[in-house]
Amino acid sequence: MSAATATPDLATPTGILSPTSIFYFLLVPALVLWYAYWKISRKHMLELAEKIPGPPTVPILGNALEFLGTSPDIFKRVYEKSLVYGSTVKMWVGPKLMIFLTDPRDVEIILSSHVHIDKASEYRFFKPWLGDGLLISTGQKWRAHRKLIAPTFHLNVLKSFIDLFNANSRDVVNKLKKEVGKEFDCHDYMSEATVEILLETAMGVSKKTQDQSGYDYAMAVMKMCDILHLRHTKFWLRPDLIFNMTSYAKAQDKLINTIHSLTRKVIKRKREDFDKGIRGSTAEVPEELKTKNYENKVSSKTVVEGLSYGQSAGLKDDLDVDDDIGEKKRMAFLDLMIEASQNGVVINDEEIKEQVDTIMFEGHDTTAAGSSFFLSMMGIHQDIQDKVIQELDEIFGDSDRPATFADTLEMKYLERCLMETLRMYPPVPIIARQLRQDVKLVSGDYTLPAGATIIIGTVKIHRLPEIYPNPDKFDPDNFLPERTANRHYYAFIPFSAGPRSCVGRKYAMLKLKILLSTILRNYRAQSDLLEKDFKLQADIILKRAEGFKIRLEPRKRLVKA
Ligand code: HEM
Repeated sequence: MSAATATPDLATPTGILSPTSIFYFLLVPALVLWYAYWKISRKHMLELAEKIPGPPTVPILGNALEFLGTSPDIFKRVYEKSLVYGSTVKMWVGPKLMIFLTDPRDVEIILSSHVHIDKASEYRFFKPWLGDGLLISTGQKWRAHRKLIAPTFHLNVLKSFIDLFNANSRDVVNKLKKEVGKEFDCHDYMSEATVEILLETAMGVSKKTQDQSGYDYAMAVMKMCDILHLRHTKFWLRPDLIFNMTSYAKAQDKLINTIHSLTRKVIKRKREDFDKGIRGSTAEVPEELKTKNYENKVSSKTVVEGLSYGQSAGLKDDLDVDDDIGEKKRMAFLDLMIEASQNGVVINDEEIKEQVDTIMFEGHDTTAAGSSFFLSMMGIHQDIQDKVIQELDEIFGDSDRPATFADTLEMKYLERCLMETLRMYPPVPIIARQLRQDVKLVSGDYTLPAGATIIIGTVKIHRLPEIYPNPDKFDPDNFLPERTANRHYYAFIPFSAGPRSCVGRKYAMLKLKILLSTILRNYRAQSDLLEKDFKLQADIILKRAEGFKIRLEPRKRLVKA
């Protein structure tokens, strides 16, 4: 019996099925089969998920309603929920299984692995902006590019940036003069400064040759993060089909245009320099800020101890190799990218742009947040700021000389304050991975199923009372050597850890030490708001929703403009 006789209504007058009829005729069984396959393929995941604790769900939506409201509300609600259910918590957003991990032993299993390196599907929202750059890519492409890029943030390269870190920090001090005595948002200044520092160091182009200000770029990035955050939390904005019909999509296109126009110009400028045989940064440093005039020799064999540039044994990564090979010539990031692209085999032009976009974003917004939280902490904890200032006075007296690398090694208390800031307010509050294989946890009798999205809650791990007694108190002594010695390595992971750790970790620490010490050599920070007034907002990067309001008072004579 033919299909046409069985269902005469589907047949044309000639008795032959029309293409539309065949489509609908096949669609229903295809959907039924797909649904059956989907159910069976998820059976294993559902069984394993069933055993993991989590808040009650509603049909179809799961826990999606928890993600309604403003960003600070969502942050507070999800954070509080996570306190109720222990160190392994599951949540369903529709059919999507998310598992939050906060036991450092479990976190180690995921982050130290060379297998679980795939980023969660949410990172795809970054694609129109960052393409397949280091933050998002995976597999062979990520491995090859990581191998290429990691050495460009080697300590020997970073030491060559010190004069530029100093010159740019001096510029910030001068710009801040107009804010003295007033309450203002220091994040604006930190964003602009961190963009300009990146341009002049890793990218090697003078900020003066850019017709677009670092501030415009930073503001575009901030608004872009707002849109990405909306897509993460508002589940109806996730499908491209729906998102593209909203006004957010148009706003996103405009912002990406602003962002990409800066990165395109930077690459063009660098290529022109490269063709002229110019290597290294073209940014200029005033003679009085050149550290060669002051450097109290730190030999290339000096053991770089402390938390800034080294890592505790259990966290060693590809950034920790060969730090003692002072003679080996290494190139800065964009110089190396351009050179490596000459034959187009290792990296092509489009890939360079993706990596430049990635480094520009990861390298500025994180440190802008970190430095703004640090200044807020100094403003609130005057007694702690006194100790930082005392240390700086012991190192520099009342000289205006630039900070040398050796000086940064002496800034031990400032370093502890910085670490404590990154503990309480980690700029990257969560890390998300997509599991391809089941993973057995050590903290309890749970197995994470393949296909689940794993969320590592740095912001919560850093406040576990069993690891940090009195976790909500800003206490730089948490980073005294005797306290860190017995702590699980994965209990402090502001820069993530393992093979996908932050490639700019040492860059960030060196830059922050020079930037923040220069500011505190000139100003004292004050804050009328206390930590209990902070409205934390985790839109990709952790921020204060109300802005980073502080006041500055001159400490001593200001440096000459
Ligand atoms: C305080 C400052 C910083 C913090 C707290 C921070 C934190 C992090 C974290 C947590 C990750 C892992 C993200 C994830 O897996 O989703 C990461 C990755 C990354 N960071 Fe940073 N970062 C900082 C500064 C920088 C700087 C200055 C640069 C570059 C100049 C940079 C470049 C990168 C890159 C390229 C990745 C991706 C690495 C990979 O997947 O192989 N970061 N960062």
